[in-house]
Amino acid sequence: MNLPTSATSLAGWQHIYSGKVRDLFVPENGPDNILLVVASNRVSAFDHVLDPAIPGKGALLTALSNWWFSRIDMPNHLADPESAPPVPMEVSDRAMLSRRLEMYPVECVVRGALTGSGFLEYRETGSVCGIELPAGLEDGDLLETPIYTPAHKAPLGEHDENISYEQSVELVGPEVAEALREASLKIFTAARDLAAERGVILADTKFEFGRDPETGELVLADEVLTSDSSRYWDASVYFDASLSRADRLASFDKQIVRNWLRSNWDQQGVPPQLPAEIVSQTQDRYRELFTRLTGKNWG
Ligand SMILES: Nc1ncnc(-c2cnn(Cc3cccc(F)c3)c2)c1Cl
Repeated sequence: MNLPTSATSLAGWQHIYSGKVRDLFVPENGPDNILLVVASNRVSAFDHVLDPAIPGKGALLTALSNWWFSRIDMPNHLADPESAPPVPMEVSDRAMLSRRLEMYPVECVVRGALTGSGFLEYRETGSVCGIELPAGLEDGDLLETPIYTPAHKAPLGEHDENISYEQSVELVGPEVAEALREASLKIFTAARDLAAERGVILADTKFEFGRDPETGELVLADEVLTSDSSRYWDASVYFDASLSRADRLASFDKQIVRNWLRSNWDQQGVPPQLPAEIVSQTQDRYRELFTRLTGKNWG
């Protein structure tokens, strides 16, 4: 993926990896146990990175991750700024200074609602990742209890592959597999309940964990409970029976972009540029989600 040079050059840091909307850097001159996760302002929808970027998105998602990290009672990968080179000003509000972990190759997905790849698998097999579900569920239905549906990380740009819990045991061993499931379900349930108090449905999320080589402990890593790693719905929209199913399952942050693309793009080739009004409305949605969840005003 050719990123604009500005996205991958940072004084004192070496770019090592690009995701669709985030980049990873390591200190140019050590220490080698530090990693910088920089969230871009890019938005991905329909498996395309859209143009233009949404100003402030990276900062809002980084602030949301940091807020959740502060409320989750579990070791996390955030590093002490004293232990690392300074974070360059141009990315400081959208960069996460992290301790480098030995990442587990399991995408720890928890679902409180059945949708996306989980619903597709359910429609084919009546189960998700080997977990049998009641018959007759529709896309977007809330589940009695959240389910842990791990996935195996796919190459960049591909969709992760859903795996069974037993397959996760083969990947990381029984003790770690059990610890990943327990931690994922516990964090999800607490986050879902907090979001619900704010009128927001946390439909599902994807956690990533690693092992801290210095302490051996299980550490919550990467971004956490952002609207890129999770599906958030507005509860008042979700429970509005007058709306179509598609409108009820509108993604809190990306639906404005998706609706505009559906009316202005035939989904062939590269999507058209987003108009300024769509960019502005999307900025508002990111701010609104942050404020609704954290109770803090943005800026
Ligand atoms: N603390 C850590 N230690 C070691 N590795 C990672 C790590 C590796 N990959 N990812 C996800 C990712 C993919 C693409 C771009 C990104 F910025 C981030 C996170 C972390 Cl967070």
